[in-house]
Amino acid sequence: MTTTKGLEGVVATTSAISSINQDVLTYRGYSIQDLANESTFEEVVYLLWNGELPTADELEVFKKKLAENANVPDAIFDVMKSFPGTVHPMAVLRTAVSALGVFDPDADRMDAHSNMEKAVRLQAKIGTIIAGFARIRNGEEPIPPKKDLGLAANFLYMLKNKIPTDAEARMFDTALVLHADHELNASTFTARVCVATLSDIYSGVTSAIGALKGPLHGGANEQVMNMLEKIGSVDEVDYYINDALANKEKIMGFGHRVYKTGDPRAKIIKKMVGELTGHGAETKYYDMSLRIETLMKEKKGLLPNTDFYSATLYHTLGIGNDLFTPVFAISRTSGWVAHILEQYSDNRLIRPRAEYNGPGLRTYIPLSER
Ligand SMILES: CC(=O)SCCNC(=O)CCNC(=O)[C@H](O)C(C)(C)COP(=O)(O)OP(=O)(O)OC[C@H]1O[C@@H](n2cnc3c(N)ncnc32)[C@H](O)[C@@H]1OP(=O)(O)O
Ligand SMILES: O=C([O-])CC(=O)C(=O)O
Repeated sequence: MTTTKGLEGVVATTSAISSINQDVLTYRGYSIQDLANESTFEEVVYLLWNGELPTADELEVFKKKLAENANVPDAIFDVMKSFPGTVHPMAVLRTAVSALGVFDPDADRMDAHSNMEKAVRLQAKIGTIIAGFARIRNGEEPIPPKKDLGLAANFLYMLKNKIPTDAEARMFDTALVLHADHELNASTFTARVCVATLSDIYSGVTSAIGALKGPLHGGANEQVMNMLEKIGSVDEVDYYINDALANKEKIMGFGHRVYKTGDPRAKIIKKMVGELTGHGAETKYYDMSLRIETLMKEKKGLLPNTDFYSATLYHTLGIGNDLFTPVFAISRTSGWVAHILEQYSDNRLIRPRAEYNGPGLRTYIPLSER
């Protein structure tokens, strides 16, 4: 048996959902750049789940369905109210999505129609859950979603109790488009492994949220902002980065298992943040990010991944640091679900082997003799 640490380079499945080829990312064959420029998150979700872009009528019906399903049962908010206010929102989201499964009488119905209905319910509710918890922990009541707002604008509205400007909503929507799917990343693989046992969608997404939470994956965006705040100013960047690298620390938001010439999403988000700061937004974190990028390239040959500039983008949109990874989950739920549905459509249990490197066969010693 041969093993590859971290399964690097191992091709574990076929998939028709997204592809990374020579550092170009596509969803169902459409380039991420075109989708970011032209489409909306709802269009992308439809595309990922159905394989084709929607017609105008199909999109209208889909958006209406999402809007009708965006309310979260009070029972879920009641559970959240019992949590310590200090708990991480990703832990809350993981628990809330699991609880949604508990309250869904169709949770274990496995036919394609029921699965698609559950997918819509989940995607519609996930932003409401996160925004709701952000208010609950401040002692406020969750704000119900508005039927006439899309998923991106609704999230910002429910979070801040203020309808976002068109520019804010569009920028956030683009961030959701960019994070929707990413081939066989760790959380998506987790979701596929889970449902390949023929477990349900809620279990698949709950496990995926657990995997996204870690700082080597989706959790990096929050750590990037924490780092920028800790560094404090452009003048302190060189000292901080040199010191961290000398101590063999990882700089969050850099490096990628697959991209070698740069993450195309990072380039798009960097441009968005640059434009924002050019329009009067605080420039400090963007300037610090530019300097960190230069240093990381010089010292380690490492380039920013999608989490690096997303941090400044979300900060500029007024989203709290510990909500960055949950925001990633709003978007990635669409990809997880697409992969779960694809897994069901041609399933086989995922069960690799481990090369054993523990002790050889040993004689059992009774407890009384140890
Ligand atoms: C949405 C996403 O999930 S994007 C990724 C988000 N995660 C991060 O930003 C966390 C920081 N980055 C990392 O930890 C890694 O680059 C990963 C996890 C993204 C990719 O990991 P791998 O492909 O397994 O690379 P690995 O961790 O083995 O690193 C290879 C080498 O580069 C170094 N390296 C990789 N990333 C970094 C980094 N961000 N800062 C400093 N050094 C790094 C490692 O220390 C290692 O060096 P060594 O060979 O001298 O020991
Ligand atoms: O693909 C990966 O390993 C991580 C990543 O960038 C993502 O999930 O968006």
